[in-house]
Amino acid sequence: MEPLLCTQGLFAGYGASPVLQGVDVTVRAGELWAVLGPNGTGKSTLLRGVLGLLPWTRGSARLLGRERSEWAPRALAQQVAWVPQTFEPAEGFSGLELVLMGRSPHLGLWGLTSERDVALARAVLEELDVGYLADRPGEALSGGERRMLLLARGLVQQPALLLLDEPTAFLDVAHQVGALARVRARVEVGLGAVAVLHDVNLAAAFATHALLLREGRVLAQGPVGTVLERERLETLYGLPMETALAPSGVRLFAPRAR
Ligand SMILES: Nc1ncnc2c1ncn2[C@@H]1O[C@H](COP(=O)(O)OP(=O)(O)OP(=O)(O)O)[C@@H](O)[C@H]1O
Repeated sequence: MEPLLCTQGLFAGYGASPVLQGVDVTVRAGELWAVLGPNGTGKSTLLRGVLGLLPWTRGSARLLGRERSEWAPRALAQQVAWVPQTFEPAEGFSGLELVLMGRSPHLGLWGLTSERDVALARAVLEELDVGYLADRPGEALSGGERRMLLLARGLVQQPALLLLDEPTAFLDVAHQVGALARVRARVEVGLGAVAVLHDVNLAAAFATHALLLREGRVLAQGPVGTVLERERLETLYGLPMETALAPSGVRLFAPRAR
């Protein structure tokens, strides 16, 4: 089967010099990739470059077998969902309406949502344990609540590939785990996903693969069990780390207190 995402020699940036400096990565159905790396290293730029949202990109970014530039926006949005860090203005919309925006690429000529769309949006909100946000005005949402609605919007889009930019930021630990568990459950049944994360332990627990980005270049990539390794993380973040094996078999990482 064609990969959902395949970049080759991807350079991307905003100004004179590129942020991404030749990234090669291939994401397939049934894989959840964690993108890890220091602040400003190009993690969000990678997602935005793949989607063609930057002033410039060079190299190849193929989505579901077709070069990004060959996709019409609506057709692409039926296959690929992007969960950014913030909503465009949420004000003036209810939580349910914000989530229903994810159905836009699938709606007919008049852009009207059906009962099925509404039922789907409510079901995703319930699944994420935030059903109570359906009637909440956009201007009355906390940072974490906005994040949960952004994720819900991405899930109701029912994409083949889900790109998540720091989906767990602002979430309490229960919602962090809940959000990634819901994404992983979909990955188990064929979704492909890429999630920018800052929490190595969440990556170890939920991702199938990891891409370590440092200064716009790939430091390492592959299955989490082999890529997430103490010395490599020390190089990635430039600080000493400790590691231990939890009784569950998951490897845990923590920065060493100096
Ligand atoms: N709109 C922009 N215009 C110019 N430079 C930008 C823009 N957005 C990001 N950058 C720069 O590009 C570099 C990479 O940014 P990016 O947001 O991809 O980093 P990141 O790895 O996602 O960081 P963080 O972990 O802090 O979110 C940074 O140096 C940043 O300052």
